[in-house]
Amino acid sequence: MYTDSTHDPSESKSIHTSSLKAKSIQAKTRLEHRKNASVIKAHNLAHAAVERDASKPDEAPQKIDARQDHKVKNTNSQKNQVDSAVSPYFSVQDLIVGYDDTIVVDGLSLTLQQGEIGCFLGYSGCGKTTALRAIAGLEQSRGGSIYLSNQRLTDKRARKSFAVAPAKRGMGMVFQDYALFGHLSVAKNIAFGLNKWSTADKKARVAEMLSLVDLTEHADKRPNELSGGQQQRVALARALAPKPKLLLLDEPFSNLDVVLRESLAMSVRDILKRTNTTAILVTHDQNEAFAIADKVGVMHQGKLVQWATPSELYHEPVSPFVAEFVGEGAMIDGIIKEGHVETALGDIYRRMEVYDEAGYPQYCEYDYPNGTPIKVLVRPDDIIHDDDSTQTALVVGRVFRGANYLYRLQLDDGQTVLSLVASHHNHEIGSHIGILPILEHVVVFDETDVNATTWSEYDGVERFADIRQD
Ligand SMILES: Nc1ncnc2c1ncn2[C@@H]1O[C@H](COP(=O)(O)OP(=O)(O)OP(=O)(O)O)[C@@H](O)[C@H]1O
Repeated sequence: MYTDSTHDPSESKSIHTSSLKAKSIQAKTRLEHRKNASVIKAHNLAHAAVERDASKPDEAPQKIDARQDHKVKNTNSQKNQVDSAVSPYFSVQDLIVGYDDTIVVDGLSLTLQQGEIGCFLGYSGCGKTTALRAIAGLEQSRGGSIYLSNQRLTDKRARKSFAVAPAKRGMGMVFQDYALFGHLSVAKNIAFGLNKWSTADKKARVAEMLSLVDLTEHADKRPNELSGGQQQRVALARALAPKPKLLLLDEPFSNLDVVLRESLAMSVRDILKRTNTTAILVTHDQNEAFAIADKVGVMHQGKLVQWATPSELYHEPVSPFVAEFVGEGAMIDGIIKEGHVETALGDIYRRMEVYDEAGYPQYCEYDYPNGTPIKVLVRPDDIIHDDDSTQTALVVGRVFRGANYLYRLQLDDGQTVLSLVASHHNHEIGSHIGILPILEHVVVFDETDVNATTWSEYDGVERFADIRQD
């Protein structure tokens, strides 16, 4: 697979530009393209254990097992000192977690800087919650290491395996079912993890948290007197009150209706950013993931397939699976002809992140032999509606999305693509519209890597029916 941004700039010296078939090309138009009780009790116990530790943020970090030999200790000590300047705030390396004979999380690695929000996104059963619970220490890992704020939390690679207890990890958790104490007021729920704080400090912190989540006037109410969104904000305030080093959120919005989910997602991001909280969210909803997270990890069958910003996931998916899972689009056929890809939308040249003196991008050949079948990922924002274009497509479906229509367009050879068009451009099904494909940043895949069944489903009946709802 090729994508421009994955190109190492250092490669530029080795690019023999004079031999390139594709030349420096100025784009026709430089359009901006990137454009309940026992259940609750169980939850609460885990929650309380995790939170209590966080209420002692100044406690000395858990020491590495003293029985480990001196040499290893010294090495690690020196390493931590050296690494503290450059190592990420939170890192997971090669994490393996399983139940009985089954590996559920397989070699998960990721990093987060302080204040960054990460997210595990994936289909049900792919291992998201298990990964989160292993990070919290609620599931034992079988391999790998976890570091948080220069403290080693678990390391199964060490001579003697090592794991910090959940209550000592300095983490807070927010659950899908809120897990609030029904017999306690909102204020007392928030104060729950602050039992080591002085009365005055606790009072001030609870007031601060109530204000942060905009629930000051509900301080004396019981949870069952609040809406679902308000209860989740109490849960968030309770988790944040002890100043956790890392906040873990497991499907926190899934009990809420769609409208509330979106607004709460935005407000949660705002709260986490204002408090510079490092967090990891688990969700199967990509809109939620994109609304909240700085880094999103797409998980598939226990593996983290790609860990990247939302934009990178959308525009530079590393595999057809990610391309399909994240965002809408279509895969169209192409064929390699002398270094470029010929498609029904036009020829695609492999663009490098290298520019000539005049600032024009440089292009080179794709590494496939002539005649290689290729699949090209075309996103709705790659097809611009342009009344002046000589290239046209047949409108075969559309769906109104307020500001935009999502049009389904059939090309001359029968293949279909999607296009996002401002909704004042109201074109009937059956009409032809001018299109301007912007193919500068498209991602191409070797056809053999693309699961045709998956893509035909993705671009097929279900979505087509959606689009036909006018
Ligand atoms: N306690 C357990 N014992 C045995 N197997 C488990 C246990 N918990 C989860 N699993 C299995 O591990 C796999 C991953 O589960 P996990 O809950 O991590 O997935 P998930 O991606 O969070 O799914 P969902 O989105 O549905 O919550 C699933 O096949 C699940 O059946």
